[in-house]
Amino acid sequence: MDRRDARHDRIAPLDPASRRGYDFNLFCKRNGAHFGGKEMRMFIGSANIKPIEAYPVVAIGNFDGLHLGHQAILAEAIQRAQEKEGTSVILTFEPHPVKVLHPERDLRLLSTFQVKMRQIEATGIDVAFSAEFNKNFAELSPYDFAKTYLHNKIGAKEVVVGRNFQFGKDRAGKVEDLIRFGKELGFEVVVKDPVTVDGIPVSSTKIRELMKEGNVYLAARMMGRYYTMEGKVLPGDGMGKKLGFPTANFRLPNELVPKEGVYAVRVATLKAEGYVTLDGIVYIGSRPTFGEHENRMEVHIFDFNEDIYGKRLLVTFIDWIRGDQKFESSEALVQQMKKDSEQARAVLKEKGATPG
Ligand SMILES: Cc1cc2nc3c(=O)[nH]c(=O)nc-3n(C[C@H](O)[C@H](O)[C@H](O)COP(=O)(O)O)c2cc1C
Ligand SMILES: Nc1ncnc2c1ncn2[C@@H]1O[C@H](COP(=O)(O)OP(=O)(O)OP(=O)(O)O)[C@@H](O)[C@H]1O
Repeated sequence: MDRRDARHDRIAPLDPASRRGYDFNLFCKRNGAHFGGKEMRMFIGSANIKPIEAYPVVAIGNFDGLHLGHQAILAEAIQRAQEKEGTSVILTFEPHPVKVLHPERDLRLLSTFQVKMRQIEATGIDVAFSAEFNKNFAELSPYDFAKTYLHNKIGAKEVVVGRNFQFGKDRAGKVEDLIRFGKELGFEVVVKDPVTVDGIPVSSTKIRELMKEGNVYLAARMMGRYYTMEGKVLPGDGMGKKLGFPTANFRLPNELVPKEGVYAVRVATLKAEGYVTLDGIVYIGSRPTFGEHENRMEVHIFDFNEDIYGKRLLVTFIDWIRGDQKFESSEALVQQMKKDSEQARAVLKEKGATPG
């Protein structure tokens, strides 16, 4: 029997149908985004956080976007657990603390909870605990968080965090405090230096800002994978076809949507022969040239002429082309779309399957 299954119940397996979102996520750097043979055990809710017997090495955080900094923390936890024949564990929070403490900020995350868990699973982590983040949880002092969650509930032997890690009420706890509590409670604290890209410290907040500025490429370099959005193709007004640029239209999701504008993209779709990836261009905006509309996303796939209404597509954002504009005429818009397409083809030729 698998030694892990002998020790733990798998009380919250993910619905296999929900895997679709993650299977689609083709471009994860760490291990190619293919599921390994082994499944992560996931426990949702604070009441389901239980002691791990075999030397738990715990990484803590929100892990939104599972960027290179997070990946370094998880890799360290996995390596340390393996050295001790132990268990690599993540402790995350749901909903995201900002959604509970500052709902007025209307935080848009880089992924759904399901996709985040699939990304974490793909790194090879053994166990994921998700604590319910509510106002009571937010009131825990740094010491009480460490004692209750890390020591009493999980029985942590090592805790891996970044140097900027903050925890407990008002994020008052710092790494030095965690080290002190660890000495008392019996766990070692491993502190990782910040991962940077072009000298900029990588963080979920920074990546979300870059996406809002349209800088999807730098955001991708910080995540180690391109940003993706998945959706079902809806009917449009049929005008795209008349303009010579047929587009697949999507409703915008609750997660983060990159800045309005035009992007070079790769589009994955499931065909009888498996997933195929096609080159294309995306427009996100309100189509000001044609009056007032809600924002939506439209994808034009190059050299492609199939009926894909109702199909699910995964759109992978490679790079920025230009911002949303209002044109004087549809002819002027078409001229610009031709230029956009040339530029996008050139970008896609140059940029590979993983952001370099
Ligand atoms: C590459 C590309 C760039 C676009 N850029 C703009 C733009 O800057 N301004 C705008 O009003 N509409 C823009 N559009 C949207 C078109 O107006 C839209 O595709 C057209 O209205 C067809 O809509 P339909 O799919 O509902 O038929 C763009 C579309 C594409 C494919
Ligand atoms: N660039 C980084 N290098 C190393 N560790 C990091 C980096 N960014 C975050 N971490 C660590 O990863 C863990 C999870 O952090 P968390 O999800 O809160 O990350 P974050 O990216 O800093 O998020 P936010 O920007 O929302 O504060 C923490 O231990 C944190 O210190």
